[in-house]
Amino acid sequence: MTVKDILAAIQSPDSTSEDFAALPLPESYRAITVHKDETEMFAGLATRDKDPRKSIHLDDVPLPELGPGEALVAVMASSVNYNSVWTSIFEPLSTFGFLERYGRTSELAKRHDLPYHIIGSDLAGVVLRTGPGVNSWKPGDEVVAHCLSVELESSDGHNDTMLDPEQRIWGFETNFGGLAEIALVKSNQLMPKPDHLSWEEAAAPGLVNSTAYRQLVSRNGAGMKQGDNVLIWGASGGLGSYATQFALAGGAHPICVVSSEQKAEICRSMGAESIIDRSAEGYKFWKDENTQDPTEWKRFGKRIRELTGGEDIDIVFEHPGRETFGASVFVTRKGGTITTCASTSGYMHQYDNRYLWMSLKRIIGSHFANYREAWEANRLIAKGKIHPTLSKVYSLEDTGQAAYDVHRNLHQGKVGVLCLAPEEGLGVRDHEKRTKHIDAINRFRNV
Ligand SMILES: C/C=C/C(=O)SCCNC(=O)CCNC(=O)[C@H](O)C(C)(C)COP(=O)(O)OP(=O)(O)OC[C@H]1O[C@@H](n2cnc3c(N)ncnc32)[C@H](O)[C@@H]1OP(=O)(O)O
Ligand SMILES: NC(=O)C1=CN([C@@H]2O[C@H](COP(=O)(O)OP(=O)(O)OC[C@H]3O[C@@H](n4cnc5c(N)ncnc54)[C@H](OP(=O)(O)O)[C@@H]3O)[C@@H](O)[C@H]2O)C=CC1
Repeated sequence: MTVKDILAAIQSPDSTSEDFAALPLPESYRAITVHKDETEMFAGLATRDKDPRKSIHLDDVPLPELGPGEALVAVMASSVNYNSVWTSIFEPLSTFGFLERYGRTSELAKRHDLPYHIIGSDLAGVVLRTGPGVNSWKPGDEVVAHCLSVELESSDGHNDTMLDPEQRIWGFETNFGGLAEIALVKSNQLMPKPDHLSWEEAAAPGLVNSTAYRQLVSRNGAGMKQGDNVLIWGASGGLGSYATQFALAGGAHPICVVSSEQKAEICRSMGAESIIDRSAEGYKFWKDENTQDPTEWKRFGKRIRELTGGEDIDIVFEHPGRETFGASVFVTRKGGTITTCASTSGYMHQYDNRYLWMSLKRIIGSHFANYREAWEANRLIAKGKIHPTLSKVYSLEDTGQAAYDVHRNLHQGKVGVLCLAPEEGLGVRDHEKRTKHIDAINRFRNV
């Protein structure tokens, strides 16, 4: 039995759940990995010069044992997230430390502590097997998977599963991720695949869409409301392309920051009107490595006021981190919110705290999403209210190049990867719904 037989079953219109359940599973499969013995390979290099094409491998790996509450999924497509870039450049930490720590927690978790890390935190595919105790999903179900892995043995996670002490990001802090032909997930990561999308389109939004939903819309994040002025950094990027859509769909006013006219045009095509091209306008928030320039914060704030008719920002959607955080805190209105989920340009932030406390602003830390938030975000995709922002699709063999593109900010929106799917465009079930939304679905393609 090989993965080819699995693909044949997926492509056959007559396959039943029983057929999938009866399919023998292969002993091994192809997966994108990084290697534990290479964690020092970029030592001494600047972040920018660490090349994912050198550290990312395509290996044949053994199929992991299936445990209680888990599912093995045949992965048709996946996508590149920035967390896979972090893994591939071994920053800020090697992810093997996460796997070792997880491995110490239980006999079953030991499976994850391996000399290779199968990465990837998105997938669209078909359930092959479910473990004991799984009743909601069965072999043959067409699914996407969100990336929250929790144990929920402690009381801490039972109001909001992101607060579970054993909360991990699948394919980053756990093994057996989605950039592979088969993935191992917990069954409470599974959600229905939106039926009007192809495999690669369905695999693209998951991680960033759920994160943007919690960070911006959910009461656990900024709780955005109609009319809010929302400053969105990287508004055509992975997170930003969903934040922009949430702002527009929710009656807010996105102020989109991008770094080129091409990206500005993408934001306009989504319906945004207020756009700041940070390259063209040349903001320099730092005079040197240690000193910020408040006159530049003011110039930026003045530009925002021009776009809002004199208003300041209600919510900042932050993720660039060190480079922008001082400006983000400054331009927020009295009582407004800065919500942050990352620090791409550096995690040691510096801002003028007087502007925070005197103006009663709040900084909210946000990380991925709980199952319910991920479900609600996926539901909006399934209903055609929010659309995938897939720009380019790579083969599994070329994942290193795909990660390189994201690392060097050469991409738009999301970058997809075909795993078992032999070509793009497969897996669409509801053609009528697709036709209705086809322009929006293709908005980011090949720009
Ligand atoms: C969905 C997609 C998401 C993304 O893309 S996010 C972007 C990518 N992710 C990242 O860049 C994050 C990567 N992760 C990290 O950098 C690290 O993961 C953290 C810095 C978040 C945490 O590091 P850790 O090593 O887990 O924690 P510690 O706090 O540095 O060290 C743990 C030791 O510190 C002790 N400790 C913790 N809190 C306290 C306290 N309040 N007072 C005293 N000690 C404390 C612990 O007990 C333990 O100790 P003992 O080492 O001896 O076991
Ligand atoms: N905590 C969580 O749950 C999550 C965290 N993340 C993290 O968020 C970050 C962004 O992820 P994602 O959106 O997918 O990545 P992308 O690279 O797809 O998009 C980020 C965008 O931010 C902009 N940007 C990058 N650097 C700077 C800078 N120095 N100043 C201003 N803008 C900048 C760029 O847009 P432009 O050049 O047009 O301005 C870029 O396209 C990553 O660090 C990632 O690890 C992501 C998802 C979930």
